Amino acid sequence: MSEEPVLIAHHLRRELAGDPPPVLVADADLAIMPGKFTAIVGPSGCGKSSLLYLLGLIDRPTGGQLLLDGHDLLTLSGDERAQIRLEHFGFVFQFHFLLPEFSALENVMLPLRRLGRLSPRAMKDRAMALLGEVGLAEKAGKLPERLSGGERQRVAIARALANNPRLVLGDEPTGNLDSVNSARVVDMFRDLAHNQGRAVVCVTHDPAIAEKADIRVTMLDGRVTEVRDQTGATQSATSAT
Ligand SMILES: Nc1ncnc2c1ncn2[C@@H]1O[C@H](COP(=O)(O)OP(=O)(O)OP(=O)(O)O)[C@@H](O)[C@H]1O
Repeated sequence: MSEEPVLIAHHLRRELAGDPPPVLVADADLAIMPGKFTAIVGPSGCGKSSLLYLLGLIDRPTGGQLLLDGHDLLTLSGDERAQIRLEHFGFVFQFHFLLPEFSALENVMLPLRRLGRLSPRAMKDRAMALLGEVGLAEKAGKLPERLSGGERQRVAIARALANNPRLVLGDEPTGNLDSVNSARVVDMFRDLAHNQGRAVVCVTHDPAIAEKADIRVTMLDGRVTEVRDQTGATQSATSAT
């Protein structure tokens, strides 16, 4: 498995307008590794989600660089960024954001339709296979309202994986789940990293997630204050303003 980072943040910064400008993320340096499960932790309001949205091209930084395979993503147009997001990133949020009028299967097929690389038959087969992987093949025809909270989140994970993304980003993905479903989702995320070689990054308040992560990124007041791997070794976390 490659040991090169898939995504590198270099002095990534997000300020809002103001005088002085409020700083949501202060010059974050991070290397996101394939095959690793990374947790971003820290107190409420410290900038975890803001950093994740920058890493996932959902928000635009006001400074710094973001490199995917060495290519700077911040010079790209909005359309190019959207295409990269669709191809390389899968997102799982605290709320599932499934479309209520579509079945589980149709929800998982949506990103496949948007990318438009497979035949209708192949899209359906892929979506069914993904629902099978998350243990929901028999619920493929059900609307989200007919599923439990844990099942909906598993459909959201299947949807996030539809286009076979190299990066899977989660923002409090277990925030609405009980402990059993939460543990199941954490195990899935670990599997995505360890057995499928994806780079998995999760913002979390949940100690069970943080404990199971290979790499723990700690933030405070918009800064990355520590990057610690499972062995306890710390990487440098420069975040000088
Ligand atoms: N668009 C915005 N406009 C103004 N303030 C914002 C905006 N986005 C985030 N903030 C503020 O920036 C800070 C960081 O927010 P962020 O959601 O990144 O923190 P967080 O660590 O993920 O918090 P939590 O754990 O509570 O979800 C917070 O004080 C938040 O209120």
